[in-house]
Amino acid sequence: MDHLPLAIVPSSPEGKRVVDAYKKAVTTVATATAYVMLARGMARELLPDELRSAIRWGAESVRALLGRAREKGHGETNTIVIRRQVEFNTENHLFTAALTYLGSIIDPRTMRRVCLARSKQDKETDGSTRLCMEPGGSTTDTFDGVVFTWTSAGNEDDSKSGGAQWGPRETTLELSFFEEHTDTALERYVPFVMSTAEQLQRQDRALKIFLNEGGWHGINHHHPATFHTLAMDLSLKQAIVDDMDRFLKRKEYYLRIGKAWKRGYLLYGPPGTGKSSLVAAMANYLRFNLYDLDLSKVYDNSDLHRLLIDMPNKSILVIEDIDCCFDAKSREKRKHRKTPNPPPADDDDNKSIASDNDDDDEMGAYRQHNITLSGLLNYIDGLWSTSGEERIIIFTTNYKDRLDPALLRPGRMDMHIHMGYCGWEAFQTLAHNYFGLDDHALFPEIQPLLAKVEATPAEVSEMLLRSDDVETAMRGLVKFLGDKKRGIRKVTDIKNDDVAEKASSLK
Ligand SMILES: Nc1ncnc2c1ncn2[C@@H]1O[C@H](COP(=O)(O)OP(=O)(O)OP(=O)(O)O)[C@@H](O)[C@H]1O
Repeated sequence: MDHLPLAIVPSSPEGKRVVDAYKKAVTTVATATAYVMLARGMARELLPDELRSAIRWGAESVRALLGRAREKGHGETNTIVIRRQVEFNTENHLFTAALTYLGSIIDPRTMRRVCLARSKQDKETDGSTRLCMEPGGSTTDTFDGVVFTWTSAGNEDDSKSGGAQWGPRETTLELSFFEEHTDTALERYVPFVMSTAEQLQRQDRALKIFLNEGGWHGINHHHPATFHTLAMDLSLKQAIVDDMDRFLKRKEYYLRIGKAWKRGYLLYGPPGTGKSSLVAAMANYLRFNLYDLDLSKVYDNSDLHRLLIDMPNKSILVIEDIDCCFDAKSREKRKHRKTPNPPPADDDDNKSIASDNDDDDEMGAYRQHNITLSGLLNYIDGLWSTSGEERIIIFTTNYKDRLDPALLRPGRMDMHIHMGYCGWEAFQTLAHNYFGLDDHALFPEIQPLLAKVEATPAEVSEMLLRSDDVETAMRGLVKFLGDKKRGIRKVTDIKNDDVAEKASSLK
């Protein structure tokens, strides 16, 4: 008997065809239902509980999404058009930012046609290769669970407009999303695209170091030090990176608590422990330009203010060997000298910069270096801080104990970083960087020696650099550390060794 829910008796050939079609359809539905039942039964038998609940959760999410889409009337799409140029032929900054951002999310494996562009390496950029969309191309991006579609629209013919850096001149970008996500798009997604693009552009930008010679003069800064190459205590290294990351993210926080968005680091430790290398690593990490302030070339406080005010946002002010500039002993000496034009008052915060040469003509020295610590600190804490943002100040010193207490007061330098002698972790970084070594037969000898001997990372690096052969370098280092331990080795001996080696090779 046919499984018909109703007994239908066809009265004509046409009626029979309709009944046959109906029977077939019912059989298909019944077979599909049977398969679903069978699959459910098998799933119950074969799939573990977790997998079944994951599948159920996935199916429910899809159902919920579809339901929400129906409820909210998905289907109405809003589009923001971003043109390359705004009126009066000025470049649209948002367009450039969007192109940079898209370059980082385009996946060439999912697009039939993409365009590849390379910016010119020049004074401003290091030159990099970026992907961009051809006219008609589109890609999607998900932000906070919202799907945004980017489409490149416009004229493929670039020749009329004289070429462009990233794709055809007439191109416009379109950003589409469901209408209920308009607020997310404008208030959160577009700012996110802008800030990500800014970070990417910063990475592409050639770094500079500026020196004060009257005003600031910049040269390209290609110091190779990074947090990867820095040999130091690993937890301290991580703490510095975390601190900088937190600082970068805290614009709103600084605004809310009413503090200027700046951060101060005091780096201290013996010569050759990597203070300058750390400054370079910080600049490379943040992609901030360095402003290396030589106070001996600053005429007076107003000269200092001018230099500071000329520093842009996202920059690092460095004053090296700050103890030499405001050395307590030099101040004491000067206090007891008779000078026709004595330095300003002697409170902690009001000390003139020390002259490098005690025999300097006093008048000349004060004329040249009429800078006060208060001038520097007050300006950094006061006007300078509020006239810009996202700035870092770094002071370095070999002698923290010689620093003026005004510099060490809580709230002045946010983080005091001790760069110490080469410990075991620092050595492991050096051995890995120089030779790709993670272990060696001489490591068990080196570890206890480093714990007893005060060797700077600069000295250890120097020993590792001496030979391309790992065995020779490691044996040299063990000998060097052993000699140091027995007190028969000074830093200068390294240089003398070089001379001796050269002399014997000439014989
Ligand atoms: N912690 C370190 N990690 C890696 N290399 C280091 C480190 N410290 C020193 N070096 C090596 O020694 C050289 C000199 O170090 P650097 O100038 O950074 O030390 P410094 O503490 O700033 O010394 P100074 O106080 O004399 O200015 C660096 O170029 C680098 O090759």
